[in-house]
Amino acid sequence: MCDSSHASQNPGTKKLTVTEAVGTVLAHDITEIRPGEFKGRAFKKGHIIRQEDVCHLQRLGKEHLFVLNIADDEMHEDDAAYALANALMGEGVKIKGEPKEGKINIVAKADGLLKINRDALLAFNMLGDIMCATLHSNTIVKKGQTVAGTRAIPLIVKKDVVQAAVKIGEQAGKIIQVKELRKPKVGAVITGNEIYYGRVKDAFSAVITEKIIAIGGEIVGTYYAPDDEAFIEARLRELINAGANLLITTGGMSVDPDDVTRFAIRNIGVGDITYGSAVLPGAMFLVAYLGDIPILGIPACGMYAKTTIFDLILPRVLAGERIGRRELSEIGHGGLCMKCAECNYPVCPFGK
Ligand SMILES: Nc1nc2c(c(=O)[nH]1)N[C@H]1C(S)=C(S)[C@@H](COP(=O)(O)OP(=O)(O)OC[C@H]3O[C@@H](n4cnc5c(N)ncnc54)[C@H](O)[C@@H]3O)O[C@H]1N2
Ligand code: MOO
Repeated sequence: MCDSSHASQNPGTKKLTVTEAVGTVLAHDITEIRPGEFKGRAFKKGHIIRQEDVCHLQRLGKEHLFVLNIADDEMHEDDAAYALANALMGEGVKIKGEPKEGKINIVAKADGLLKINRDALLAFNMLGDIMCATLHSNTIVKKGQTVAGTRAIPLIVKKDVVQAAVKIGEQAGKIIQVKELRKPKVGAVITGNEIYYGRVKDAFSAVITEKIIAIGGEIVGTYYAPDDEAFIEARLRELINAGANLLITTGGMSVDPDDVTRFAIRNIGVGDITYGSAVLPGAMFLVAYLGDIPILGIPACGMYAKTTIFDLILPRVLAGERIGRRELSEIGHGGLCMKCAECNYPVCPFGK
């Protein structure tokens, strides 16, 4: 029998040669990789080693195996994986399957917006001996999509590390959530003298309609307006009366004397109004709230650029987040679009 001096590297286990291990219980999953063909679990934790397994194990490069020897203050990686996942999960996510090779996946229960408490995730990972990797916060995810994976790093982990992770999750009010997006009833006002008087054909309303339909909403009305504060304000009020619970304006957001859209929005009596975002395209974006009704003022970049601040903020608004100066500033880091020839958003760093 081999000695047990490995204990400092893998506490809670005992090392045997593969032939000595016949009849004992395997302490962890064993992975097999055949390039281009297979990557997965060849032997499952808990498997009782048989004589006929010896050659297969040796083909996987195993001369020795660990069998379990867990102390009272320790946990096996699979038990840790469940505890860690439960510490991380808030609303809208669930565990998928059982731990494989010590790792467990967390998936979205339904379509929605992924929210990660990044400070809490950092504190969790700073504990060492455990880890969690997630998709970026504010990514739109589909039902069943994997949003995070978590595991203990060693095969046997100290219970107090796992308990500290559970505490971080509790204090943070959970770390990973998928929020449902409400289906908005949108009222749109397309501004610009050139559009209203027919000098230029409108290209904005089609963009807005497509993006709202794609996210599950509907357009309750679209008005055209010249660059006239009172006219724009009156159309916004009519759209609210028609049942709109999200208002969108387009154009008239920059520095010309005719750019009056934001004054019309101000005049309607909004409580919160934030003009300007740390995103390109989208610096001249505006978010305001009339009670609970969000108003998004989209500058003309929202018409010609495939992906803009509008795409970053719309899902967050629909997830019930209140958007203000902080939210429009935080996205400055990563807020510069790379303008790729083929846009693959959201699979890109924009807004992350
Ligand atoms: N000197 C500066 N110029 C610009 C600034 C600036 O800060 N200083 N900001 C730039 C930014 S950023 C943006 S974005 C654009 C546009 O902002 P606006 O929202 O004010 O856009 P408009 O002036 O209304 O229109 C610009 C352009 O787009 C055409 N347009 C607008 N709406 C429609 C529509 N529905 N269909 C078709 N075409 C539309 C409009 O005719 C103009 O050609 O300003 C930068 N400039
Ligand atoms: O609001 Mo402008 O991009 O910065 O398009």
